[in-house]
Amino acid sequence: MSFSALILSIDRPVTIGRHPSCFYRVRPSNGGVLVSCEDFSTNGLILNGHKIRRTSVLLMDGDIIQIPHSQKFECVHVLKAPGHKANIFDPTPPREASLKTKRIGRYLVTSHCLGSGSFATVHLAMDTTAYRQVACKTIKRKNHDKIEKVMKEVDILLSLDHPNINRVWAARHDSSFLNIFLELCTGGDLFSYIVGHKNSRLCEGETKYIMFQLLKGLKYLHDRLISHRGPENILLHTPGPYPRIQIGDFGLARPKAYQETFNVCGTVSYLPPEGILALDHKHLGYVGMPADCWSAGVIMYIMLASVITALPL
Ligand SMILES: Nc1ncnc2c1ncn2[C@@H]1O[C@H](COP(=O)(O)OP(=O)(O)OP(=O)(O)O)[C@@H](O)[C@H]1O
Repeated sequence: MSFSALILSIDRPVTIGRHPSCFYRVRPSNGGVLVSCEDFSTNGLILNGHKIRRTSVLLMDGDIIQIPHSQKFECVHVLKAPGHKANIFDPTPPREASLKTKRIGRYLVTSHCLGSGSFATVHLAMDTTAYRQVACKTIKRKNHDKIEKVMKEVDILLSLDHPNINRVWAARHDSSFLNIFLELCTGGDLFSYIVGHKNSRLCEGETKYIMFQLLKGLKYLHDRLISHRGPENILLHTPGPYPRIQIGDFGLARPKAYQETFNVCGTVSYLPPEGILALDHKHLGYVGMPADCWSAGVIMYIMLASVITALPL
């Protein structure tokens, strides 16, 4: 089998093949660029020797992708600065540094960082048994944390199964870190998606579609008496217009969500009035489930009115 050259400069989605596979450039929240490939074909694609079908994967430098019984491509990511390689006689820009990996049980965690937040760093990983890409969220353990309590909360998340909730596949811990293996979302986050649109806002149709999914995800949680308390953490399961969304980051989620809490958390811009009041008045509490619904309303406003005007940055 010979290698063919397919040079994609992905400024907009590119489709190849008769039963296509679609390549997208995704801008993750931590900057940089991800190349996402979604398979719509009847026969699937072969990624590094393993079949993928009707799914979306992230393509890393050095990955080998093959159309079954046909062409084979090596993915070469070049670091291209603006103006670089304007014509073919310019020097070839350098290749991306190759990935390092670390094995944690059945998972191979790569050095490719998908994003980070205040508590965690998320890396691309591979489940070597199910042969699927996953996201590995690594949280540094505190000195005197009660791992049994943390794992009890992780167990609740492990039992959740809904198309609009970011699935937790497994959790492993050692004396320094807690690693949570999550369903991989290949489309980046909702806010980068909104900002990528003209005037940083979405049309009513797309907003409705996303809100429907968000409310379905929240209803699923609330039916189990779990409040999320940060539903603005929304990931795109796959890239492209009218995306499937998933609620992610359950770090602040709380069981028994009908009870009042005095511990205010979450991003202030999304808090309901009673949550804001509770910030300054320690004796006042608020309830997680209605707070989630208020936050969902703020998200709808942001999608329609633009992130830039809706939130003081
Ligand atoms: N399942 C996933 N698939 C792909 N990328 C992900 C996934 N989960 C998280 N990320 C990326 O990692 C980033 C950080 O993850 P997350 O928000 O869960 O971390 P955190 O430290 O808990 O954040 P916060 O500061 O909001 O508490 C996200 O913004 C997103 O870009």
